[in-house]
Amino acid sequence: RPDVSTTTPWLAPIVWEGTYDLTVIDNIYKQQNITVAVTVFALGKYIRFLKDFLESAEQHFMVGYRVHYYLFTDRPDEVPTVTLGEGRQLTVIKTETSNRWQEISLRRMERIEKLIEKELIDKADYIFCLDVDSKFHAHWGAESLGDLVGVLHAGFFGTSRKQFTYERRPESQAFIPLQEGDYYYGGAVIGGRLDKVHKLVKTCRMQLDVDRANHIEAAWQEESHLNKYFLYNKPSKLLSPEYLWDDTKGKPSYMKAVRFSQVFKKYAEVRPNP
Ligand SMILES: CC(=O)N[C@H]1[C@@H](OP(=O)(O)OP(=O)(O)OC[C@H]2O[C@@H](n3ccc(=O)[nH]c3=O)[C@H](O)[C@@H]2O)O[C@H](CO)[C@H](O)[C@@H]1O
Ligand SMILES: [Mn+2]
Repeated sequence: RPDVSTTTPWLAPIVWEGTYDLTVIDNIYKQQNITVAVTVFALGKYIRFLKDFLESAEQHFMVGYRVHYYLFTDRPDEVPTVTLGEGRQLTVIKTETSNRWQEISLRRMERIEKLIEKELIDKADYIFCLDVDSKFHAHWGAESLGDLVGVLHAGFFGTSRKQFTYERRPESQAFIPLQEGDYYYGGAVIGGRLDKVHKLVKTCRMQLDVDRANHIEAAWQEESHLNKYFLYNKPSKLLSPEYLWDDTKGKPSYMKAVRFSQVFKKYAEVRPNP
């Protein structure tokens, strides 16, 4: 792929269509008999995104592998019935909601931290933490697996560092100075081996706690803390914007596939607060 960059300065692969051989990759991972955990949060009105999310995941996400979805919701009665493929299961975890969407989003870090500690050790090898207001449109498979995996935010891919919406106030634990930063990572996709993701969510949770005690909330909540974490703990693999597209954007020629994309939402309709 001469048209896009396929490695980071620290030589981690950036996954694009045409940069991997799925047969080779599947041969490696199929032998290892792995289980992939997926966390997804559907609190309040975001439950409406769940059906499409799950149905499309069943069609495209890690097909042929064992997948265990962990769904956090305050509305277990409204969880749609979706037929899951062989080797795939769903666990519903009743979770309190909040009257602030920012709080719902950032509290994911501590809930994933606890889930890994209490449930997942010995039960899963890899984990992906995904936004529910999104849909799979094409293959997302074992080429995405790695120790620590981040996704390039579609809105900032190819823009200069100056434009990244990192937290810029030194008072926040998520602070990144203007002359630092590699990429802008999306908060909607975090992945990797269980222990590596545990360290990530625990660190971000602790930084969020410090910010809370200091009465400061980072510009993009846990996404800001994630970007800070990835700056000093480089991901071993990056997923291109094919893995987190935004359908409201035009599709440039380098985008040969859209695998996972945010669905359009009317904020006032779905969020508990502006
Ligand atoms: C594409 C992308 O990178 N999105 C990130 C971005 O905005 P987004 O606009 O994508 O944030 P969002 O409103 O989708 O919230 C993130 C997630 O929190 C959950 N949720 C949120 C509100 C609610 O009422 N109920 C509920 O369940 C749900 O799983 C949702 O997918 O910034 C957020 C933090 O500010 C998160 O880091 C998102 O991952
Ligand atoms: Mn979202």
